[in-house]
Amino acid sequence: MQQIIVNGPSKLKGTVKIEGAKNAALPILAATLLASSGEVNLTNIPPLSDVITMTKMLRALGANVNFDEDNEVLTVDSSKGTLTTAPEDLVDKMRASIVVLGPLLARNKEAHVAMPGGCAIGSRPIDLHIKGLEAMGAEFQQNGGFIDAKTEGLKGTNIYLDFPSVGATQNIMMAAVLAEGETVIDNAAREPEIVDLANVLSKMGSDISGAGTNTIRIRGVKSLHGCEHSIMQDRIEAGTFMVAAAVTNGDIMIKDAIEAHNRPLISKLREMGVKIIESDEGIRVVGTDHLQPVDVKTLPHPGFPTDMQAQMTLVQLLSLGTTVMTETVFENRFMHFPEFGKMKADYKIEGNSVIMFGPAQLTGAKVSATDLRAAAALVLAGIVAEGETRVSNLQYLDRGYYHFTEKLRNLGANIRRVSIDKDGRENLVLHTVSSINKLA
Ligand SMILES: CC(=O)N[C@H]1[C@@H](OP(=O)(O)OP(=O)(O)OC[C@H]2O[C@@H](n3ccc(=O)[nH]c3=O)[C@H](O)[C@@H]2O)O[C@H](CO)[C@@H](O)[C@@H]1O
Ligand SMILES: C=C(OP(=O)(O)O)C(=O)O
Repeated sequence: MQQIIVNGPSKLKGTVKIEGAKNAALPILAATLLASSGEVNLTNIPPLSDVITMTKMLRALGANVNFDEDNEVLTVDSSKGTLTTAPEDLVDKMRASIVVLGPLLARNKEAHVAMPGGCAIGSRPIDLHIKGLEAMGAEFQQNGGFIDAKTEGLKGTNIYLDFPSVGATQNIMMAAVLAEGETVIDNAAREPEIVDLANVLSKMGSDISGAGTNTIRIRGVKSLHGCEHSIMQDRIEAGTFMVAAAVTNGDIMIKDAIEAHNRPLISKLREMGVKIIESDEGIRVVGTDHLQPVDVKTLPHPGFPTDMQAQMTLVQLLSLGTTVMTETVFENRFMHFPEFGKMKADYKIEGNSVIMFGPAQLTGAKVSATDLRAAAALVLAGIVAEGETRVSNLQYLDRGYYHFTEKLRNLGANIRRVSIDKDGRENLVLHTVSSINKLA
């Protein structure tokens, strides 16, 4: 078992470098299955456990995947064709693997993908993915734990999404690029990761416009080819370090952070009295010891991101008054609260809102991560809290944060990651993930 041990409180100061975005890398890796000639060469790939699961998925589907460690380039070659069945054990490990459905169907006219289960943060159905693909001429059957999809040929059409689902938008985009005629997705997701995917698909030869707005138009082409692309920076990792500065009254320069990707967070932090200074180097975040209370509601982009909700609730808890966080995207994303409670946070959950009575005087405790962003929020809470905090269930953290402990230690946190053997002895863990190739 591994744990992160933090002794707080400390003020974080210094510069931090952000990795490529998990949520851009995963659909872009799925998109590589669409190239029937050439290689897709990707840089700025984050070495995260989810990315490793996706590279395993690509290999299981017949793609040739290589990582050049010297130049940090991940190459995917699907030119020899792909298989059509996405293995259950990999889909089970990671919900995001559902985004191979669109590319497989477009490339092979059939796809068999294990039904992704719900996960801790919500039931996460895929009805919108299926409705969109059905409108394009795909037929679906549920067979045991698998969804079997086939088509005589996908045809472009007008699709209105009841909700701007990120995954459904991505699956429909990747199906539409090889479909006959034009597909128009209305009420499409507008997240920056959708734009990054559209950029890659365009470089591969697709005809796409409107990504980043709520109407995306795609004219199908006959075939796609390889390309080169650098994955966009992880706005959620950047946002997490902005919160790290805010909650520790610290001063952190987040190198190359993109203001336009984090506007809702920046605006809320400014309202709370945190200084945010943009420069050519990146975004500098300077905390305050008088955090003003603000209420926050999560929404699809360009609203406040649900993936920053757990971290933001820590800032709210530390503010000088009562605040409310309302979660509208996922139905079960307050699981970190009982853990904050162990650290003496005072709160009350009412439906999809949590009311927080600040300012919290957090004290160290043994806590357990319940999902990816909860894991990050609990580690940051440990840095703020008086005394020792131990965070377990780190497999969630490793899905989305690379070298989190090391980065926080470099900023001045008293933090270490240990592996605890059966006799209770602690051994320092220096690197969580070192190379995509070693683990793939
Ligand atoms: C790998 C990746 O990029 N993950 C992100 C992606 O997840 P993901 O693509 O799964 O998120 P969606 O936007 O699809 O889901 C948002 C909401 O819509 C619901 N829904 C979705 C599809 C569907 O067919 N039916 C349906 O009801 C979901 O249950 C959820 O309540 O966007 C989420 C919302 O910004 C982020 O939190 C995730 O980090
Ligand atoms: C919920 C998240 O990711 P996923 O959709 O991969 O579970 C996240 O990145 O916070």
